[in-house]
Amino acid sequence: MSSSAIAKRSLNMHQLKCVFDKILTLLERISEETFWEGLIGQRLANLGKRYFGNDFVMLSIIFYITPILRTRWDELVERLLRNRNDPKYVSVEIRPSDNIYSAISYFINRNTKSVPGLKEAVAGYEPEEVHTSDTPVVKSLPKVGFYPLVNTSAEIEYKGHILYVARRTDDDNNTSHHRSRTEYLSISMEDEDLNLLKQFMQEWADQYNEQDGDNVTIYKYNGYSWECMKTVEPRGFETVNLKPGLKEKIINDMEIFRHRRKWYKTRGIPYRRGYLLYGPPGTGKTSLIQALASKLSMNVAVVSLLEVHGDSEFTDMLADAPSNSLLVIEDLDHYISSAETGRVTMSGMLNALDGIQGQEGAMIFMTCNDFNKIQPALLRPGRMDVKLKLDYAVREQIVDMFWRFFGHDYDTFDMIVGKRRDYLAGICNTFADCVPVDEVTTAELQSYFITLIMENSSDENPDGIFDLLIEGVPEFLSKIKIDREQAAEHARLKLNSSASTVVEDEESETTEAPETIEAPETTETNDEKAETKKDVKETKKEDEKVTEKEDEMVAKKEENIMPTKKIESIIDDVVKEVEAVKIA
Ligand SMILES: Nc1ncnc2c1ncn2[C@@H]1O[C@H](COP(=O)(O)OP(=O)(O)OP(=O)(O)O)[C@@H](O)[C@H]1O
Repeated sequence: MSSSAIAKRSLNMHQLKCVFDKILTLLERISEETFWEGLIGQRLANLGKRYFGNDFVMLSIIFYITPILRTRWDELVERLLRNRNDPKYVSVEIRPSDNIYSAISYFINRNTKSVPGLKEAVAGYEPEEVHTSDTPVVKSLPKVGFYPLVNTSAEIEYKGHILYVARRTDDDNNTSHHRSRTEYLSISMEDEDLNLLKQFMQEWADQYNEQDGDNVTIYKYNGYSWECMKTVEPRGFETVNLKPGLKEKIINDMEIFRHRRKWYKTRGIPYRRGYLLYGPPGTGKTSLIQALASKLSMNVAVVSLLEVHGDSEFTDMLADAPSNSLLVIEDLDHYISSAETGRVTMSGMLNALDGIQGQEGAMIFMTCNDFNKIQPALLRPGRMDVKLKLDYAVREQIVDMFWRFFGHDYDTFDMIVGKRRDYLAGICNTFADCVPVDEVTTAELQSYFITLIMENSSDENPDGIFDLLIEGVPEFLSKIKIDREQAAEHARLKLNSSASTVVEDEESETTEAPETIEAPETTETNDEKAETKKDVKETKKEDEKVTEKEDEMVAKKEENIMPTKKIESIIDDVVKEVEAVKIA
């Protein structure tokens, strides 16, 4: 029996005792003559005593109390009868952080047909992919689904049973139609045994999983609660092109961590691991997280710190995070740290991360563009155990990206082999020679390839695209320069407009970005030692790097965001190189 049921039962016993006590006191009171003297007056009481002697009290009770008791008795009998005929209901609550929430909410959305007294509806827009038989094109169709209103039960018929579903909130006064952070789903069914409802819910979950397969669910924190944004097909690990070795290191780290529950427990270390992914936009941070979630059969729960209103909400948000999900905290370098602004403070965030409840085995990813803006306290091992820089593309990434886009047959998607592959390898080399290393992002390369493929696929001259690929590099680089200038201008304007609300935290210091991932040792004792060593080293480093580096940092930051000056000279070099290739 649950603790709430035990508490309820002992409450009832207590109430019963109180009632019994009151009845005894009442009987004692009405057996006294003074009581009747007070009630009917001295003269009537005297008359009664004269005529009936000692029976006076008894007769008074009979005449006075009987009509009252009769009405009460009828009421009691009616109540008991009603109770006997009343149907029994079983009901369950499902919170957004429950694993099954998406499946149940999907079922409800699909099956809610009518809502009693409906005046306004909450409709969800759900894009649905449809593969038609005669064409491989995937259409995206809007699908409207109705959710029950807050605190209004909607009826759903399932296998001959009527189920009552409702969105409820812990806050009774909340009648808003919008999602609230205390919201949950409630399902009730007429039955005395929970098993049938349990079986139904299992069926809905199975249907959902069957249709969803290995898909990854993306949850997003919307400023009130976690909501399921979409489900996406698993992202293959091979579709993320990083510096050689990085992917393997991070996945090894995560797999080791997943098997170390006992190791952490026996050493009294909180069982969680923090990963920081940083680097310029479009270098694959989000893509890597999705690929990791796919590989580990997990989901992704994303929160932007700009969506969280204060420290306590941050703590609740962490505790409510959907299970079996990689938790991703975005915009780490954009967050506002003053308590007055209603945002998460640095100390609040550290407290929440240190004391993270209900998230055993949590793997928390934090992403940012500018490493230098992250407070050192956050970077300490235990909070951020692995720091991984995703940077501008090195030659291997340029080559990998080329093969990802041109290494397969367009129609069959089979890998190109044989002489054709040798030919493509030549093109790939030339292309990689033309693109400057450490200057373009993988997203920029991707966009260049896609535009070329879209605009220049021709059956008559299929290889013409490769000439354009090489010749187009200088223009590609100029375009990048313009795009980055625009992005920097946009960021500058945005920063200016929010500057008045941004207050720097006292803990803000400068830190030097580590170059490589710190992978865990494979043996347990080494792991422990390495953790302590790293901790001491990191803290020392942080203490040493003080403000004298500020100017250097600003320069570095600008260079990170917009290496346009460098690009100009590079374009010249590239033009020369392309010319040389042409001549050759
Ligand atoms: N390393 C990479 N490998 C494969 N694809 C990449 C890579 N980097 C970027 N892309 C592609 O570029 C697009 C943007 O990438 P993504 O969102 O992962 O970048 P990001 O680093 O998370 O950017 P931001 O910092 O702006 O969030 C995606 O379509 C992704 O497929």
